[in-house]
Amino acid sequence: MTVTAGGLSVVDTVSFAVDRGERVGLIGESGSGKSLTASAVLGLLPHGLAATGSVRLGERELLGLPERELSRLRGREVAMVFQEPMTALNPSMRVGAQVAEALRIHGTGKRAATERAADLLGRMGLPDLARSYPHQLSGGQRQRVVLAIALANDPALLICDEPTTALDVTVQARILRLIERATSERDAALLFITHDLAVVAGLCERVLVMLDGRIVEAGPVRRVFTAPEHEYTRMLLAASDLSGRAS
Ligand SMILES: Nc1ncnc2c1ncn2[C@@H]1O[C@H](COP(=O)(O)OP(=O)(O)OP(=O)(O)O)[C@@H](O)[C@H]1O
Repeated sequence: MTVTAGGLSVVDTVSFAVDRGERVGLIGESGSGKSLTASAVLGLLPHGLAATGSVRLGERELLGLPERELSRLRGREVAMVFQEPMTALNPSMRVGAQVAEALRIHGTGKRAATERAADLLGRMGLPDLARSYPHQLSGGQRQRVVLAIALANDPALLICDEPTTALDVTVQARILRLIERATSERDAALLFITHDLAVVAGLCERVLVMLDGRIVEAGPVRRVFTAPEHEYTRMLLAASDLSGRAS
């Protein structure tokens, strides 16, 4: 897949697959094209950018699907969690109702949606907060609500774009454990975008390294982090907390 802006490639001939049950990290410096790659998968590119090539979910080609069909897939078969939970939540709606709404949009009846929303929030460690509004919650609690919404319809693919960057390390660790458990319970594929190599080391089996819109290295996390082949990966490792362990 390639993403162009005004005729120039900002993501250039990127090719990768994420299998069911597999957790793949996408790393690279700011501006390397990680977020645009994720947005292109979901058909959510900003105005003025276009994706060409192919994005397949199972057997289905997603590039070129009409918006109506894409919005049916989003949240049901592919779900995304972004860095800032407040932008994903409705500030004037109770969080339980927001989780229930994610289910109702995709056809779950009202009573079942309410029950399932309570169950999902319970699994996220938020059993008593269904009637809260987003502003009454901490950042970590909000991100867990967003995760409950993303997981509500048991998506086959979960894409997380820096979901824990704004959170302190303890809260981050808790959310990463929830993501790990939720995706493995569902046998879902995970594409996890981050600039934090330690997070990838703890969560992912495979890693893709992006530089200037291209994937310059890909492979099992253990191999890439202990015997990097590309100069840029070596540089990322040297600049990370992992450098001591990887050398
Ligand atoms: N709307 C846009 N129009 C034109 N170019 C864009 C647009 N959005 C992003 N770009 C360019 O595409 C490149 C990749 O951006 P992208 O946001 O995917 O990077 P990233 O690796 O996710 O960075 P970050 O970690 O900061 O989110 C950047 O060079 C950016 O300048």
